Amino acid sequence: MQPRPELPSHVPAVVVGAGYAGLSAALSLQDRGIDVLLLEASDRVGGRVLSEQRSSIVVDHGGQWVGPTQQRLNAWAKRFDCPTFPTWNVGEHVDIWLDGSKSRYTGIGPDQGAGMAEYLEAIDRLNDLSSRIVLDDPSSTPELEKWDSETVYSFLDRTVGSGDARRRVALAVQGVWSCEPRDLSLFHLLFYIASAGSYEQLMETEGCAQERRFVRGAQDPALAVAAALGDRLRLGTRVLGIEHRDDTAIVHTRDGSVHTDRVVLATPPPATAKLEFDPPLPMSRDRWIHRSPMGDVAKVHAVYSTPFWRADGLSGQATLYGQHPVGVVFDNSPPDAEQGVLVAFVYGDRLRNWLALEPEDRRTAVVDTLRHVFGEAAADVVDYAEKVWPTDQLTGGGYAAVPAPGTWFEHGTAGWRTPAGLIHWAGTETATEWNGYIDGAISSGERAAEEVAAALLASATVG
Ligand SMILES: Cc1cc2nc3c(=O)[nH]c(=O)nc-3n(C[C@H](O)[C@H](O)[C@H](O)COP(=O)(O)OP(=O)(O)OC[C@H]3O[C@@H](n4cnc5c(N)ncnc54)[C@H](O)[C@@H]3O)c2cc1C
Repeated sequence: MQPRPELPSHVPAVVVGAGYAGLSAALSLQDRGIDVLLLEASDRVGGRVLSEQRSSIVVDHGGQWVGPTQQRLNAWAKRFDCPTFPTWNVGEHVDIWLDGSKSRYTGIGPDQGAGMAEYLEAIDRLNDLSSRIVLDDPSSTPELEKWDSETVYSFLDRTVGSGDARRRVALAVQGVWSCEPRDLSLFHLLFYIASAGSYEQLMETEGCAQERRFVRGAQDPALAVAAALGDRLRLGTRVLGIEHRDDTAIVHTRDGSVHTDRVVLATPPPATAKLEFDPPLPMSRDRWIHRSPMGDVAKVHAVYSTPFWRADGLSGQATLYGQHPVGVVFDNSPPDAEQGVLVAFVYGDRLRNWLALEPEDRRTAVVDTLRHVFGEAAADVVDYAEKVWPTDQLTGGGYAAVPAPGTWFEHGTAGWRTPAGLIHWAGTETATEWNGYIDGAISSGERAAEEVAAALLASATVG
């Protein structure tokens, strides 16, 4: 094994965490001519985005889609020449209802589906309320206390008469936030909708968040940025803690320490909570971090020799109500459709139940569900892969952190992303636009880099 090069004794800026946020912060600083060191605990970049080459196909175990309004990720795709292709969205989707009945539909949901009319009314209401969120400064939203004191569960119970319509919103909550409506503050849901532009932007494919995928996997732009950073990126370098004084910070790692003028922490809240800070973080930031658990999601890929469902006029997309382990399925086949790939999402309560099974039974449960939706051909799986994000030690889950009810109201003003002395905050959880998404991670890194550049300039001017 090659000995790892020693850490420099001093760099003007240190960024911690080489997910899309940390990569973005480091790249922005480098683009501004600021010497930066990016420290990443694992042996790869990308964090919650992980693309794996399996025989002839690439499997995206984490973040994968890019939508047309996600300007930063699209800009990276262009800058680093990372081709994308449209998500397969042709044919009819399948809706499996509570009683096991199956309907095929196009558009947002089955026209005659149970509770559809009230579901659409509820969505209008949520879109309407979300327009009142003050995006740049969410804590100044006039209804903050009221909305952050209520869970999405109690809001739906109070405002949506039809149980079937409530079930449809609940499935959307599980699909987009990877948690249950009882875990989610109404305020955070509305903030997230506002941050994406609309409920439809979060939910839909064409023109929306699920529109396109990366030909070489969604880690492609991250790998390109890593190459651009060269030796300014250190993999396998886990940060343990940060000493931060008035004019200098010391970042302690397993391989030694580095002095710096500014730190950008681009780690997810549960990973940040594991670091030791001396002095401790301000109370609001500390509480925000500790009250922001990650969502619970697993992504399961079933690979077939062909996308057989297309011959039956099906898109490969399905939504499942009731006791199935899987909530949503998409066609994740490669652009040339040389093989067929279905990706199944397991989240919230479903994930907890499914994880209690032995690995072989977990696979059987998913494949049986796919057979129920797409027919017997779904049993002929040629490859199978699952990634359970809550057991990932360095990210702690996904898609993103979900601040508990009351957290925005009690700690949002100072705790969301206000720098703590020399420490600046990045990570998708600190983004104004596309919070929770890759695009939000990139913009958060750009904002943190801007803060650092301004601070370094100010201290140089004073000095
Ligand atoms: C299953 C799943 C599906 C998703 N689907 C989509 C999608 O289709 N489209 C989309 O836009 N988004 C999607 N997301 C969300 C998206 O992946 C995330 O929002 C984004 O990748 C977060 O980036 P980040 O840089 O903020 O954090 P992360 O990617 O979590 O990066 C944090 C980094 O910090 C490192 N780290 C942690 N602790 C330390 C330490 N002590 N020292 C050094 N390094 C440390 C970690 O190893 C990691 O590399 C999905 C996420 C998941 C999990």
